[in-house]
Amino acid sequence: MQCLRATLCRRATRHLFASKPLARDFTIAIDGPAASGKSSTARAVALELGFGYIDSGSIYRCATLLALRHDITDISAGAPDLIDLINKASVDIKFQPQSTRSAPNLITGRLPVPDVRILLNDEDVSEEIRKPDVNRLVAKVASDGGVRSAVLGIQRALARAAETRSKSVVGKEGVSSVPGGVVMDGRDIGTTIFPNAELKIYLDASAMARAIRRWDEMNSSLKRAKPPAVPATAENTPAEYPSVEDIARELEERDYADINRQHSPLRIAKDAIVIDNTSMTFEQQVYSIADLARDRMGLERKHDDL
Ligand SMILES: Nc1ncnc2c1ncn2[C@@H]1O[C@H](COP(=O)(O)OP(=O)(O)O)[C@@H](O)[C@H]1O
Ligand SMILES: Nc1ccn([C@@H]2O[C@H](COP(=O)(O)OP(=O)(O)O)[C@@H](O)[C@H]2O)c(=O)n1
Repeated sequence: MQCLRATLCRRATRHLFASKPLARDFTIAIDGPAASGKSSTARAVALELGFGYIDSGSIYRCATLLALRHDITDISAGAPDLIDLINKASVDIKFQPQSTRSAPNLITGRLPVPDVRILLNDEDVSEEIRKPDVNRLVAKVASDGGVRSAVLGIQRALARAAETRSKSVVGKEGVSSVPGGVVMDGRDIGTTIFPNAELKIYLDASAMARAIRRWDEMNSSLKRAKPPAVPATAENTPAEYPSVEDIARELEERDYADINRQHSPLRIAKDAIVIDNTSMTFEQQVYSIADLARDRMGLERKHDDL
């Protein structure tokens, strides 16, 4: 049903601009290890190109939250009850290009990153799915083949909806030369979910850079919720806050599980462009990916000055 609606909408939009046909759908897959910058980069690239955005990791995080709420923590022998819960659940990823913020921990902090809200059965779980108990269990949940098949259906439906939304915005503004498209980030987007994606990026950074960035990010939000008595630094972390070492260990364990699992392990797709952003600014990585996409869509580059 959803597929039929998407098809009809696409035909209608094409008809509107019959003299200047829309470029074909364009998919950007961004994969990489934990905290390599996939989600923030994907959102900023989607904003830059007027595309939709899907955070595939958030769907696995929602599945993990369902598992925790229903006390299903042993996934080793398959998880039929959890699969049933996922099949019955509704997940919505509300990408909000109009609501942007400058990420406080970025070096220049000038490039806005659109907000994303995650709704599980109509409940906003955006903050809850980033908590430590979800971080600890998510790779285990995502390693189950049955869970992955259940999540796949949600991913494809969300991708179709995001692409259709980005096209209808294009139609309203009458900008017929901009194609509809979607940016999706995760672990297996370029290898399994969209093996024919027009642009595949594998985003990486050193383990230490990733741990410090995630620590910085978590502490910024903890500080907003509960200001510490003494200022938190990497060397002086209040006891209730995770240390950089704790976060480095968690990222390393999750990456190990994601790389070594049987189903859709984290791999560099053979046609992916590898970007190591350890010493790059956020702007450099976003603008270079947006210009790579423009090249492949036959559009003019915008950031040759970088
Ligand atoms: N080039 C960069 N320099 C510094 N910080 C960055 C850079 N790219 C991303 N970040 C920051 O790193 C953190 C992790 O990024 P995120 O997009 O959440 O990663 P992922 O989705 O891969 O887990 C975020 O706080 C983000 O703002
Ligand atoms: N396409 C995907 C996306 C996420 N995942 C799983 O979901 C977990 C959380 O993904 P995420 O993208 O939210 O993680 P971060 O990199 O943001 O920490 C990963 O560690 C993987 O175990 C996956 O298996 N396949």
